[in-house]
Amino acid sequence: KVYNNFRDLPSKHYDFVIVGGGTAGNVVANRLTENPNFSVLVLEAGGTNANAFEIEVPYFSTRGVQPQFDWNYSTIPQNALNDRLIPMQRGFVLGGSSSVNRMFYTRGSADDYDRFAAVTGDEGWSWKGVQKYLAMNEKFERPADRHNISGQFNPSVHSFTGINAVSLPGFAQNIDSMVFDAVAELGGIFHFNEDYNSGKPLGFSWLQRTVTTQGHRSSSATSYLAPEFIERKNLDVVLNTRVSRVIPSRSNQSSSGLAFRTVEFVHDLDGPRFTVEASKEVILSGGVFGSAHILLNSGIGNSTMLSRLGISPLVNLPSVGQNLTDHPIVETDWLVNSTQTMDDINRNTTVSDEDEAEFNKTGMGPLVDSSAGNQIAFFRVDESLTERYGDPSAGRDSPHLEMIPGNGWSGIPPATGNFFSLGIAVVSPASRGSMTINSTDPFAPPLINPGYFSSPFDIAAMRQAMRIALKYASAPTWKGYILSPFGALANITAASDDDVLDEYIQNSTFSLAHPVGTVAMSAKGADYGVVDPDLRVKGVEGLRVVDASVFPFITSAHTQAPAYVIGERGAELIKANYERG
Ligand SMILES: Cc1cc2nc3c(=O)[nH]c(=O)nc-3n(C[C@H](O)[C@H](O)[C@H](O)COP(=O)(O)OP(=O)(O)OC[C@H]3O[C@@H](n4cnc5c(N)ncnc54)[C@H](O)[C@@H]3O)c2cc1C
Repeated sequence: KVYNNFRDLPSKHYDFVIVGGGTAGNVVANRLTENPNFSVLVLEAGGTNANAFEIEVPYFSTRGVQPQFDWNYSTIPQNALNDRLIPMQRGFVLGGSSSVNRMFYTRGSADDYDRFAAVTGDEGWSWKGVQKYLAMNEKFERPADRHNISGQFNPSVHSFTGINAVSLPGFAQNIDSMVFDAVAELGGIFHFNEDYNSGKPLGFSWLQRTVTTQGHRSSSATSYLAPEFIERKNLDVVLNTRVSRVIPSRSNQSSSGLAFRTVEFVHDLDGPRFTVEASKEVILSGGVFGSAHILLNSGIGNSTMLSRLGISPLVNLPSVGQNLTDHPIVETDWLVNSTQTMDDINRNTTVSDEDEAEFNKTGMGPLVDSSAGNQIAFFRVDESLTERYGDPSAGRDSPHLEMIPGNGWSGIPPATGNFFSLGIAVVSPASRGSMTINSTDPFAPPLINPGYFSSPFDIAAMRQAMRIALKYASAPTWKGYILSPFGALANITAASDDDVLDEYIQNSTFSLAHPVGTVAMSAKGADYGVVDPDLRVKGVEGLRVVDASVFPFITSAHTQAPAYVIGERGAELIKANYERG
């Protein structure tokens, strides 16, 4: 059941306590409670004013419900290029970021997972090894408009029997055919790829999203905590529960002599602190910032830094908070000769009300998908760049760059004009950021530095992405449709100097919202990293981390599908440990 207050729980004895009912946390909750002998408590910080059962609208829709973000985390980051603050949004609601994201379903490349396996020494994280977990997660469904999808994906690489709905675009955009015509005209790196989720993502494909045939968001809350699961007698979720720390007890098994099975939390930041103990394990699934924050608050991190701050260092794991990796994205926009774009939906309430009425009546229309684009493209940079700077990608089939065509401005458009947009991102960055804390108050916001472009490869790659976008927009098919580049883009051509491109990049970079890696996995016995390949925190007992913070490298694609993989395999590893008897 879902409770609003810990005091209301009939029993306070649980085998497992999961911190964070987000993307990966709810997978673990679901899978562990398949075993009726295991009892599970989920403590979720968000969900007081909205929960995922209400937020089933696409993020960029205008159907009235706004996603909630933990704005505590949005104020800190500093761009390495200049001083702009870049919001780092995370979901702060049951379902976590899967309840607020743009629903892109991208697994990444086979190389990404093979690199996970190589650095952790665990074949279970390889592309071959994770097929099982991708299949347990995915439930491929027909798109909302029930159009013929043959040739738009490769059914042999998909699962139709999992829990989390995935579908192709359910609303045709009038630029759909032009997007692929331009690809055919240009050739070379512009080529069609039937299915970017096959492990080989390079090229232009139809976009897949975590959306149902009914046009509803499939989040980890609507799927893994659907009524048939949340009604299990051995599963309780308490909302509005902010965890501050995990508290140690003596252990003879662990190298530090410590076990962490007690969780401290509050309902009100100024209110009393409660504790609950897991008889088997505590699982941190608070996400890339939440989990690292709780570890640091608990004295698990860089001992020198923690001592300096006045927090008793208990376990010296200097990698906590390091290795933060995200995808920087830049938007490019063109004015177009059409009124059939998504712009009016995002700025004109009469239009959005009509679309909402259509959705409510038919389950169809422009509101079934989360964004104005129905395609996605991945590229590698020129070899001259990898020769000069080294290759930060996971392998030769892995992209460095992503491009997202949109039939309209991405987000809230200017008051007038109709647009075509290309979002371009560096998806195999070499740069690393970090997060840390500077207060003994466990609820003070952490300090986050995404470190964008701190490596020269990344800025060179982003320049190349801009030149690719400009070339793509100049394909013959766009003649008469694209009228002119918009805003500062008007001063730029593919032949522009690097300085000119850099200025545009500096002024328009933002986060694609994929931060990962602050609690990275490494091989057993490695002298870096925070968790072992079985996701146990190194050197202690009773504590695992299961969420996107454990990625040792960022995947070369949006991060929710890989976060689901972490959840599915994490749950299986935990179950196997206790079901062996
Ligand atoms: C705006 C946005 C758009 C995105 N778009 C896409 C996309 O289109 N496609 C894609 O693949 N990926 C996308 N992502 C990224 C993807 O959704 C995330 O990488 C993934 O969902 C992370 O899963 P997680 O389990 O690690 O963390 P989350 O799903 O964020 O879960 C963490 C949970 O822990 C809770 N929590 C945090 N701290 C505490 C605490 N102290 N105590 C208790 N609970 C706590 C949070 O409230 C949250 O519910 C997007 C993310 C955002 C924010």
